[in-house]
Amino acid sequence: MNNQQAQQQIAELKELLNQYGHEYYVLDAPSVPDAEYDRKMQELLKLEEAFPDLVTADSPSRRIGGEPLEAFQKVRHNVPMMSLGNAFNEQDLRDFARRAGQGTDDAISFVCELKIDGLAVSLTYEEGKFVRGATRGDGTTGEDITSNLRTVRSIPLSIQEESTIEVRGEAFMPHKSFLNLNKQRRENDEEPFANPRNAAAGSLRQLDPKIAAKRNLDIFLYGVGEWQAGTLESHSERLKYMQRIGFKTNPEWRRCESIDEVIDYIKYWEEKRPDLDYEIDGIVVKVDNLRQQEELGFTAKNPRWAIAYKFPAEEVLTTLREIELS
Ligand SMILES: NC(=O)c1c(N)nc(OC2CCCC2)nc1O[C@@H]1CCC[C@@H]1O
Repeated sequence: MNNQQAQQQIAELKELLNQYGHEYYVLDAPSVPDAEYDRKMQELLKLEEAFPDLVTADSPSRRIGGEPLEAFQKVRHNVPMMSLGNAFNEQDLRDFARRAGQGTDDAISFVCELKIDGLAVSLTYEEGKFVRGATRGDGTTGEDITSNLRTVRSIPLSIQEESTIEVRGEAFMPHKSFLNLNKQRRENDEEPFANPRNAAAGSLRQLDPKIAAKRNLDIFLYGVGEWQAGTLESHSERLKYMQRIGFKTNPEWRRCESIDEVIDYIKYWEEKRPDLDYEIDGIVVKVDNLRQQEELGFTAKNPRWAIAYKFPAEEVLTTLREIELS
């Protein structure tokens, strides 16, 4: 086979394997058995070995992780990654909604999202390719962990959006992966991780991406940073757009027309939280309309248009602990 034919074959295999990966890791709806995926991956690995100059950064074969880094580079967030103010009870939520409605006669709608308890990260795409991933850090300066984030199977290495965009989300470790990892660490006399959040943060701050690649990390995207794509009216539209171009968004987000609906949503998930196979520590409530968000702006460190309702202490963790020790 000559270079030209190899290039054609590699391009077809990349396309196919990225599609299979999207179905399995993002949509949770594989269209082929794992054996078919593995067979195609072996074909790609063999071709890339025979034609190394045809390997590209967005090849699905790169998911196993590249060479270890000496250190993490610093990354400056041109759009700061804010933190959230907290609400602990119904009155706090009603106060938040009242403040949000103060400056306008328009009705305020909200979007509620599960507050994923992981590591906040930013992903930048240029001309449809994943080019940089960073931790939140102090909100202005984070660490470049691109090589580790490339190994997170639910992070697309390429998307159907040509303009430069930056999306933000929470990388996390599902409960199953957390329990298995701690079982392995105990068997190897290593210190187990205290909780899935520490396990996710610890995995993504490894200098060797091959370690991160084995940690079965996942991600839900929930916001944007730099955004040169078309303007959208609302946060809910933006979540739908992000999903359409290939990002994994949490399926449980809901648009709520009133704070009463928000409170119902929170009560529902306070109850249903143990059924989730990942850790959440609350519910994030956001004003849906982007113009209203703009008008509300920020305090020194938090947006006035969003708040985190925190669940009471971690009874779920004790359950995890019980499972571990059982
Ligand atoms: N952890 C989450 O699931 C989550 C979310 N679903 N939505 C937001 O929106 C915020 C981000 C800045 C302004 C609104 N933040 C989240 O987590 C934040 C990131 C940094 C501190 C909190 O963990």
